[in-house]
Amino acid sequence: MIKAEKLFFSYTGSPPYVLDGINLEIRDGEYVSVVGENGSGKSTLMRLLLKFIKPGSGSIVSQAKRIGYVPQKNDFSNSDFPITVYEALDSYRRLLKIKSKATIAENLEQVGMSGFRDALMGTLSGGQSQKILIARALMGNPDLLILDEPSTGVDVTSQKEIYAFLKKINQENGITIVSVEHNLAAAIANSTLIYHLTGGQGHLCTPRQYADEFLKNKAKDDRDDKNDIHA
Ligand SMILES: Nc1ncnc2c1ncn2[C@@H]1O[C@H](COP(=O)(O)OP(=O)(O)OP(=O)(O)O)[C@@H](O)[C@H]1O
Repeated sequence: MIKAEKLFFSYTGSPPYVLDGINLEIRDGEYVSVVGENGSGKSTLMRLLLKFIKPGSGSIVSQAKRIGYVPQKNDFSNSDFPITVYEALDSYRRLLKIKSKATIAENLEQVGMSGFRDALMGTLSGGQSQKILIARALMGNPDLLILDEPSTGVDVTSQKEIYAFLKKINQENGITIVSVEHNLAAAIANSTLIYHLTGGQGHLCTPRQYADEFLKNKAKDDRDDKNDIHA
């Protein structure tokens, strides 16, 4: 379970706050997509959950024993940094002090990337490297998986595979997922809950409620646009 209470955060330490007193409760086994406009604080909230940064005030408590993280940017995909898929995963295995090298093969197989063991990370497509990052995040057998925009730079086929995989590990292995999403269709189709951040505030709703709210706002925007044209 993750519980954030009256969470304030600003990068300068003073107002305006990126997160302006948010409350959030996520039960174990949920798949929560965090949505909101650019700059609304989605990645900041992930950094707080990961304890990379500390809140200005308020509390954030997580009972997760092991957290896996799939970052937005992939340093390995830089072709000037010649590292194979195996080396990338093996360095992480050593970092986590996992003894069995078999873990690497198991995790590659899980994401359907066994055939890419010796490929250079820099030669992989966006979808392929995202799958490797997911395999890496799963190496420590996490009970909480945090992802930052898993479909950015990923082709449509790989997106479908990645979301199907995330849904599977959430439903079958009970891994709690918190994922920053720009892909609203994917958020609605795959998550159990959606956390919508706007203006420093957030609210949790079901995918159905979020879709209704989105369509209502869109209809209003369309009406406003029409009125502007006729004015
Ligand atoms: N390291 C930083 N130092 C100072 N300001 C930052 C830093 N990181 C983010 N910000 C600012 O904090 C605000 C929230 O940024 P954040 O990256 O959390 O938003 P986001 O919702 O994830 O955006 P996007 O959808 O564009 O990725 C933005 O105004 C951003 O400019």
